[in-house]
Amino acid sequence: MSSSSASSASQQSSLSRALAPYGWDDAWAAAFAPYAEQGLLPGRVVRVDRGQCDVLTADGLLRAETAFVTPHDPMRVICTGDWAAVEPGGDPRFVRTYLPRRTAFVRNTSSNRSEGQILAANVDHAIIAVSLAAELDLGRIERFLALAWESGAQPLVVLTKADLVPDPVGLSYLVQDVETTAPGVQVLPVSSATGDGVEILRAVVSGGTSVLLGQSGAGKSTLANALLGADVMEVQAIRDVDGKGRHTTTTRNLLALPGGGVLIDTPGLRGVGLWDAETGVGQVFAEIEELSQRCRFHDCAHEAEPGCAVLAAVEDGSLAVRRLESYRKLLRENQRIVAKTDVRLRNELRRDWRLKSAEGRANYAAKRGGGR
Ligand SMILES: Nc1nc2c(ncn2[C@@H]2O[C@H](COP(=O)(O)OP(=O)(O)OP(=O)(O)O)[C@@H](O)[C@H]2O)c(=O)[nH]1
Ligand SMILES: [Zn+2]
Repeated sequence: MSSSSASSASQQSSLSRALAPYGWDDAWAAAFAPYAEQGLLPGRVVRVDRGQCDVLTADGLLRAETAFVTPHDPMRVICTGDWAAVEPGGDPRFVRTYLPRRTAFVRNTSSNRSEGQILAANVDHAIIAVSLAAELDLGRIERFLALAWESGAQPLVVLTKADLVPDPVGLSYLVQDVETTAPGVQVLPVSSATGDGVEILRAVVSGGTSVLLGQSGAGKSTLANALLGADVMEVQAIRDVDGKGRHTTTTRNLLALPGGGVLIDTPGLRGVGLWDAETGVGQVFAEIEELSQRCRFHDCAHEAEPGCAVLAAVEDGSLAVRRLESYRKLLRENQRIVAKTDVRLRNELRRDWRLKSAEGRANYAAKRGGGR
């Protein structure tokens, strides 16, 4: 009895040693206990393809079928970063289930959250890479922040290519601008070229799982390689496992960092820059955006403003009301997502709402012929 509990204790500790670099901790172990009793192996999902996934277990990398963990609800489909319970053997072997997620990155493919697409699970830090090579787009940073906060991860803004802003005063202003846009978020200038700031970032990400978000060209790959201490990203992608030139690439979307911590980099997250709802809305409703250039007020909401070119177009029949309504709906939806998380914008909206209701009261009073 004592020998079996001793052996299970030593099993536990060797399991922890093997999986700790991938984020395994006491809480995961506790959550996994009932599955361990069933003889299932814990492992972290490093990649998911159609019908199968690669799971990193104490026994190494295993390939397993995902039929049991791909329900109709796309939000509940197993994804990179999940802690899976894998069958110890079998051909094929199956993932039986995965542990409840602490956080989840989701792409909102529509207003309906259940239609979202799950991109990564159990992420602690969302690193938003913003290049200093171009002018700061605070609106874009806000949208990435919204996405990050919504996931449950702690966002962190990394201003990349800091070497391109050699003037320290200028740099501190840029940092301040972003800090004002991102309350509660650390803003860190970093240069992968000179290594400035990389150590600070390494320390931040050493305690948990991180993802890199940001526009194409923001410097994510370069930063990932700086953190990994090698061109692992490239190396991973081109490695030919069986040496037979069959291009059996084994890209892991989840990697342990040498300084501690885990980095998740999936193609889906890469493309999350497309989650640029406002720009997207603008593109989809290009004709309305064009009309709005001719509104009397540059911040015209096309609700009841005098000199509104959009309402005029509806009036003369050249713009369908339906089109305007759906444009409004999408803009509101986008605002709601951002406002949920962005204190500054939330306050602005609130102020706006107060003004509107004050206006409404004034109009009402005027109609009734009242003086106030
Ligand atoms: N000056 C300077 N250039 C950098 C730095 N980091 C990255 N770059 C350059 O910026 C360009 C884009 O870098 P990537 O790392 O490929 O950007 P990415 O965000 O991974 O881009 P995608 O893969 O398209 O998402 C490359 O030409 C890099 O050499 C930096 O610290 N300083
Ligand atoms: Zn207007």
